Parts: sequence; structure tokens; C-alpha cells
Amino acid sequence: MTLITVENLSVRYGANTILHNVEMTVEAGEIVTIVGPNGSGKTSLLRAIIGATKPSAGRVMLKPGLKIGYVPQKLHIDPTLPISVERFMRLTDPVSREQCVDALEAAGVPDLLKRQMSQLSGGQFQRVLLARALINRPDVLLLDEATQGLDQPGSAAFYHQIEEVRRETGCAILMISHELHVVMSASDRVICLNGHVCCEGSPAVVASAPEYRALFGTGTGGALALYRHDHDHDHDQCEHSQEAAE
Ligand SMILES: Nc1ncnc2c1ncn2[C@@H]1O[C@H](COP(=O)(O)OP(=O)(O)OP(=O)(O)O)[C@@H](O)[C@H]1O
Repeated sequence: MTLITVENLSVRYGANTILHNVEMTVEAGEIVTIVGPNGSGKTSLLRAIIGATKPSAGRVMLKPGLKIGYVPQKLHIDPTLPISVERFMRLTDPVSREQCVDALEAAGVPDLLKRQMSQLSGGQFQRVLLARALINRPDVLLLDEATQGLDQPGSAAFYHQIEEVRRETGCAILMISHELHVVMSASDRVICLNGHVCCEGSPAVVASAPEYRALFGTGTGGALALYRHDHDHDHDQCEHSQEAAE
């Protein structure tokens, strides 16, 4: 069953068109990862999906009644503001303490309810954001670089938790990540974005696609270095030269 359909989507800020004719879908229960260089429009795509950014063309269709949980890229809380995890989780939605506890448990941090937000480690903070996104039992979870600032074990543990969430709740996951080694092992499908969809498919297919290699290099494992993407192709044609990968 298709949960999200993005049709011919373009997003423009002033005179700059950031996304051109993006087409993609998210099916129930799948883990889809968006990869792409800085500034390639990944966050804009997620924001268009949740309705926070208005498309200049095209549309986003959501399954009727679809519940979305969103974990933003950054959330700054003033460290001098005294706010407990429980209060933070109940700020925007009328949820019970039991729902908070269940969500924290699902996010792998069952004991944080009474802690101050300002005292959490980076990893714990991200887990609380995840818990807050899970609280209404979403059909799909959107994660925007949710492991930014975490060390490698912390980030691996976070992605492990995401897989656990999917196993337990069956929710689909659409995430942005720069951690290519994790992406490649934990995703059902990868979408490589650079203002438009450069290529997409299973991790293995995308990793060997010339378009992907042009963006991320040909190395293996987690050591892929981002390097300049030679824009020697036409966005409408979406043709990349093989030489760019070499
Ligand atoms: N509200 C806005 N107004 C004007 N320009 C914006 C706005 N939001 C984003 N942009 C620009 O749009 C482009 C795409 O930004 P976006 O955040 O979608 O990229 P991204 O792929 O998520 O980048 P990163 O990997 O660095 O997070 C960037 O050049 C950014 O400066």
C-alpha cells in the first residue's frame, strides 16, 4: 500500500529552484533513505511532504488519515530553560504519562521521563525526539539526519533502534542520512537526490549506479568521500557521464 506519493514536485525559494520534478513513493513498512550532497534539497523534500514548504509545482499525496512522525534535523532548546523530558513530550499533544513512557521505551530510553532536557547527552536527546515522533503511533516516520553529532557507535545504535521500531510497529521510515555505510545496510530502498532524483533502487543497485558514484565516489564501506558532483548533465534528461565516476 502506498503511503506517500510525490508527483512532479518542484520547490522554489525566490528565484532559486531547489527541487525539480521529483517523483517518489513510500510504501507501507519500508525503510527508504534519501542521500545527496549538502544543499541538494533533502530537507526541503521532507518539509514539502509534511506540508511545511509549499511546492511551486506538482503535489504530494498522502494516504487518507496518514499519521506522520517527524524528527527534525536540529532542535535547539535553551540550556537555561528548565524543562523535563515529560513536559517536553507533552508540550504539543495532549498525551498521557503512560503514552510518554511507552514512546520512550520504544525509543530505547525508558528511564528518562524525569530528567531535564538540558542534561541529556546528544544520543539521549535524539532518542527523546524519536520518542516524541513515535507518541501518536505514526504510519510513517520521517527522520532528517537524526544522528548528526553522534559518534559512530551512538549512531549505529540509533539506526538499530529505528529497525527495532519498524519491526515492532510496522511503520514505514523515510530518512535522510549522510552515513552511507549505515544507509546501505539498513535501507530497503535508497533515493539519491541532487535537486532531482539522480537514481534510486535497492542499496546495491544505487551503490553501483554511475549517478551515485559521481556524487559519492567509488570507495566501499563507510569510507566514501563526498566530492564535487560535476554537473555535466541535463536535469531533465538525467544523464550523467560515466567518466565523472572515475
Ligand atoms: N527557507 C528557505 N529560504 C531560502 N532558501 C532556502 C530555504 N530553505 C532552504 N534553502 C536553500 O535551499 C537549498 C536546499 O536546502 P535543503 O536544506 O533542502 O538541502 P539539504 O539537502 O537538506 O542540505 P543539508 O545536507 O546541508 O542539510 C539550499 O541552498 C538552502 O540554502
